[in-house]
Amino acid sequence: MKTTVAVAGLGLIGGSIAMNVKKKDDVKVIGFDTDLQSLELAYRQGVIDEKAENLLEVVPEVDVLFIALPIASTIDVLKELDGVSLHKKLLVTDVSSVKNGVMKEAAKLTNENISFVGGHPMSGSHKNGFTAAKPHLFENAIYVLTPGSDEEDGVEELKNILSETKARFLTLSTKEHDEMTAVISHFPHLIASSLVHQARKWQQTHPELKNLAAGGFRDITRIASSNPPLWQDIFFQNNDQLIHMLEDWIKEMTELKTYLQNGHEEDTLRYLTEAKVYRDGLPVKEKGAIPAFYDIFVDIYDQPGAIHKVIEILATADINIKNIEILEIREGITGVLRISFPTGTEQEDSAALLRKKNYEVVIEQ
Ligand SMILES: NC(=O)c1ccc[n+]([C@@H]2O[C@H](COP(=O)([O-])OP(=O)(O)OC[C@H]3O[C@@H](n4cnc5c(N)ncnc54)[C@H](O)[C@@H]3O)[C@@H](O)[C@H]2O)c1
Ligand SMILES: O=C(O)C(=O)C[C@]1(C(=O)O)C=C[C@@H](O)C=C1
Repeated sequence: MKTTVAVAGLGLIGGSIAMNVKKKDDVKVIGFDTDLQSLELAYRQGVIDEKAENLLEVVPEVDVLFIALPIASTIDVLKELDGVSLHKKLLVTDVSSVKNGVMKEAAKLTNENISFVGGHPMSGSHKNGFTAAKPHLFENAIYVLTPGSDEEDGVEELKNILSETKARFLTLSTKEHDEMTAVISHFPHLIASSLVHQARKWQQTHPELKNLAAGGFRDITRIASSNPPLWQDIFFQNNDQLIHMLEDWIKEMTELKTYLQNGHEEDTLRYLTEAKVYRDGLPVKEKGAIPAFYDIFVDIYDQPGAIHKVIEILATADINIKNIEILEIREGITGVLRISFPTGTEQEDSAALLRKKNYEVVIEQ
């Protein structure tokens, strides 16, 4: 018998989930989104089998419901679901970046046919909407599950329905999840936005500033380009943790300020060294803090066809490229191509091939 899966919210995360669920045999996917363009696009691309006009009307025929909406809307849907008359079991899950408010609402569910397992794939993008969705978004990424009590069956069912994502599941308590994501996701976002604000202010007195913003500034502030309403929602859902972290951060910055004011060079070196050691020790070959690809860096000249030549060499050797990024290309000056491969063998073979053709290549270790 077919399993019927509904996905509410066909944006970056919901769209990517639907693409993976659709790959499974014997699954029917129903999509719901208030943005009718996204709904239509998902249907035309065959990512969903049916379009729902009203989520609550289709829920009685659904076995598994993914709520991939902004967190506040996820909580609203949970409230509404409780009152729906169901004649079979319904497994409900979400993808919210903060779990506290959602899990509190889920604990209030009285509908005996509903079981709830919280979920949060630790992979995303600064882009949003269905057009940013991609099937390999969760490959090798951690997918956190925060089940309520007695939800072992729900956890297994969810892992099975998500098997095509190739994500790595990790069960955490709500508190553990919200504390850790505050540290490695929410607070860094706050800092990235504040750095951009600082640059924006200095731009008024230094009009050339934006032209100086090179790799470092771009790397550390990429996430500040994410969808602001999504992050407003995340900040207020994880409000207590963020305030706590901000207080700690201010204390630490005050200490750093005294190092600089009082010429504490050794303390400053220790501070920087300890950060480097920890950062260098973060997992690199799995999706997580740092993307899971095997990268090479190739020097190129800013001339028409320069990128094409490099790609052609690799394509002729039938080498599979995962991603290409142009770093720091400025008019008339050497730029760098970052090319990512799915395996270390392809990384090494590509470097050897390009070096034979006299390209300067650095292999990222
Ligand atoms: N963006 C990320 O990197 C990321 C990563 C992991 C988890 N999440 C979580 O995923 C959830 C969705 O984020 P996203 O990045 O996919 O956002 P998104 O904006 O790409 O997608 C949200 C979708 O929901 C639709 N929508 C909004 N309100 C609706 C409503 N009331 N009813 C029906 N449809 C509605 C929108 O039209 C949109 O298509 C959020 O809870 C977020 O915390 C995001
Ligand atoms: O890669 C990005 O752009 C992200 O911000 C993804 C990211 C993160 O790593 O902080 C953002 C929010 C999510 O809840 C999970 C993942």
